[in-house]
Amino acid sequence: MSTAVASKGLEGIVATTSSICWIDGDAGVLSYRGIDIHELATKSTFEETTYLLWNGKLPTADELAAFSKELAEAREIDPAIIDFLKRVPSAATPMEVLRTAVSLLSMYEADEKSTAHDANVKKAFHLTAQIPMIVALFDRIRKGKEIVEADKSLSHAGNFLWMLNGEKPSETATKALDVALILHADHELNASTFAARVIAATLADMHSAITGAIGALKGPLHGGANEATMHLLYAIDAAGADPVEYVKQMFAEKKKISGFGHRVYHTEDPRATHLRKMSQELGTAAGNTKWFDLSQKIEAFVKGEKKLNANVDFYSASTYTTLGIDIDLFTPIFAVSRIAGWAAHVIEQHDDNRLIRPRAEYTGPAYPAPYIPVASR
Ligand SMILES: CC(=O)SCCNC(=O)CCNC(=O)[C@H](O)C(C)(C)COP(=O)(O)OP(=O)(O)OC[C@H]1O[C@@H](n2cnc3c(N)ncnc32)[C@H](O)[C@@H]1OP(=O)(O)O
Ligand SMILES: O=C([O-])CC(=O)C(=O)O
Repeated sequence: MSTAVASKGLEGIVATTSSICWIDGDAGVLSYRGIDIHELATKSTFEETTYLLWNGKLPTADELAAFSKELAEAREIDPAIIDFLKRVPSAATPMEVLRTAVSLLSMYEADEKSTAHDANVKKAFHLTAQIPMIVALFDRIRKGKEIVEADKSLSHAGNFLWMLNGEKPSETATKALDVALILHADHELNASTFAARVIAATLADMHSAITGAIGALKGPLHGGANEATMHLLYAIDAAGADPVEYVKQMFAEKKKISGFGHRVYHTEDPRATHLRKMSQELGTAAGNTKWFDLSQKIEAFVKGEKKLNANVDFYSASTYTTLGIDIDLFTPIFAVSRIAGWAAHVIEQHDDNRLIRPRAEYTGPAYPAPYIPVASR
């Protein structure tokens, strides 16, 4: 019998080496390739941050221009994908559609099976450009609106807003989304990235790994928590409830409060610092701080009562709502950003691969259990 003892949820297990992302959960430090997230959030762009994640260094001006051009040029999508978006059942959610569309994209990718570095980088460009297109195209199709062609002259964040809304985005909205994309781009071995690496480690292709990652991101304990947070804010508002009493009741019923707690951070999630500020600033600029104010009341109570900190998902909910983005696009937008990190991890995994195959602590019937013939059971 196995004598292995499980760490449930793999808590504290160091499962691989990686040079992409470093977190100090006690100090609240997050860095991509060693560069602090506060520096990146205030000084970088999504394009530059993606270059950093994929190449391990900041680009020169020429390298950044070439990289941004290649990413913009990759804003192409086969008409078969648009056909698919038009045919999905009306109840389909954007996250389900995105997961399936990314799987479908593999059939239109020339080097689909290759796990070679250069082929992976090419696929990373394609997926990073195509994921926001799919999210925006599907949203317009489901609303019966004309689809909007990609504008290759716009930034990554700007083009997404353009394709989503069909009007040139404001500088404020583009900047806010760009910062949100930087903040969500990577986070070491979070559940969806780990899922991607497990799939990649079988030497399956990048599209399989990213399809699996999107499935993992969807859950409310992970990326789905941004949507669950907004549902909570709406529920409190619709009930006209006192947020403290509402959350107190949730605690009494042993319910989890979405947007709080983290497996790794035991202090403020450094991304929440920026999202809190963005939520307030965007709300103030829009003349409506209702969602920010409500969020703050909940945060103060949850922190005071349970010592739980807001995570990246908590203030992204009010930030996206203030930007006029529909609730069921929040988690797809997480994927729009996290594809940068997922791709970096798949490339790193394929470049130095070993199958990922842990063990389980066995808790079933003692071996050898008798086999009783069916007639005697
Ligand atoms: C991008 C991201 O993925 S960030 C995380 C997004 N997820 C969420 O916001 C969902 C809400 N949060 C949670 O469910 C958890 O905090 C997780 C899943 C993020 C981390 O979970 P774990 O490290 O497994 O911690 P676990 O769930 O075991 O919680 C430890 C204790 O804190 C409590 N706790 C943790 N988070 C919360 C929460 N949000 N609300 C209420 N209680 C909580 C648990 O009930 C548990 O209490 P107990 O020891 O009395 O049973
Ligand atoms: O790291 C985690 O467990 C979850 C998280 O914050 C992320 O994926 O951004």
